[in-house]
Amino acid sequence: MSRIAKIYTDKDVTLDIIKGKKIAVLGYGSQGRAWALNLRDSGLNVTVGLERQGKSWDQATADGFKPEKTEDAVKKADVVIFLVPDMAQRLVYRERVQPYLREGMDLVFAHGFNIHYRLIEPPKNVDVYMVAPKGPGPIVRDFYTKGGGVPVLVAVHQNYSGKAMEKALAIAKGLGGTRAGAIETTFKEETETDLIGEQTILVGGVMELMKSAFETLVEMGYQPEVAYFETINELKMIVDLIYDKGFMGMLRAVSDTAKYGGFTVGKHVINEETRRRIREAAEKVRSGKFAEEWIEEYGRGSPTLQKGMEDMDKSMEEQTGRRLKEIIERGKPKA
Ligand SMILES: NC(=O)C1=CN([C@@H]2O[C@H](COP(=O)(O)OP(=O)(O)OC[C@H]3O[C@@H](n4cnc5c(N)ncnc54)[C@H](O)[C@@H]3O)[C@@H](O)[C@H]2O)C=CC1
Ligand SMILES: CC(=O)[C@](C)(O)C(=O)O
Ligand SMILES: [Mg+2]
Ligand SMILES: [Mg+2]
Repeated sequence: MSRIAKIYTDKDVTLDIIKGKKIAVLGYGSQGRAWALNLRDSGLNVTVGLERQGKSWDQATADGFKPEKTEDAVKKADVVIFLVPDMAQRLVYRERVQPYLREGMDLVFAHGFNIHYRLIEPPKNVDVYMVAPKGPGPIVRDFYTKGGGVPVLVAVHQNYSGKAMEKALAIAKGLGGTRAGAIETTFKEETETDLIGEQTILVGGVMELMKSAFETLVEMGYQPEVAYFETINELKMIVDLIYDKGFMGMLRAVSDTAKYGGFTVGKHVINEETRRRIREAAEKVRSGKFAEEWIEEYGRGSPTLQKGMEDMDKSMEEQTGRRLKEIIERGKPKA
């Protein structure tokens, strides 16, 4: 089933194809800020397009951009990059982009949701491609300024010019992505794997696992501070070891007691039932049912999302974390 992925690095890619073009970054949030700054620092011609004055507008101005109204940025642009929230992209496209589309323009996405689930259906005479960073926006910026880059996925949905992949790779390079590597994929594969990943592990899985362990320890009468360091704070160190040296590197760094307990108890806690549920979540993404549900939730003003944010803000783990912030900050390696 599996095939070897095509991976591009800096030496395979030139910025030339995108150098003279006017790039409009729509949105200045998590990814928008990182993209606008990295692309500008890579010598590309970037304007920021926003709906209205406000926090993003002020931030972009503070970073040395002259933000424009979305449609003004789009009218002048050769390349339009969608970095507003997934659920906002359809309306921004319909009202601020579609009316000003010209033959040969490029529509660029950081996640395939709107194209894959057909919320946006561009005309045939534009290029549609994706550069999807495999990391949060602030990290995309941080790695770039320190000479590195977050790996990216690249994909082409529509290749009117015949050069869409070259342009996707050029943007990937401007972002710093090809300093690590750009993996070729499809909109379908990126969209589905990204959603499955964030739900089952990166955001959903990790958060619930940490909360379950933390709350259990506290229920059993252990001090919240001790529980916090054990079940939340230390996870970063374990994950950093896996990130740097793989599972074997992590295992070599922990005690034999931890290895034995980990091998035996891990499989007991995360069991066949958990795998079955990961599969169930993945199938729900693949069938489009999750997308349908999320669009419906958004249509009702995202009450579940908002409640999740409020509950987490008030949670004991979050309050304990805030109480320990000073200690954690003091302990961080300097420089
Ligand atoms: N957050 C991340 O690290 C990652 C995000 N992506 C993708 O990047 C894209 C942007 O996501 P984020 O950076 O998380 O977005 P965000 O939520 O940080 O975007 C906020 C920006 O969009 C503007 N905005 C908010 N609501 C709007 C609306 N209704 N209409 C117009 N503009 C609006 C805000 O003013 C702000 O400038 C999405 O496609 C997302 O899936 C991909 C990889 C990682
Ligand atoms: C940061 C990232 O890659 C996510 C989790 O997929 C997202 O923010 O959508
Ligand atoms: Mg992702
Ligand atoms: Mg995502």
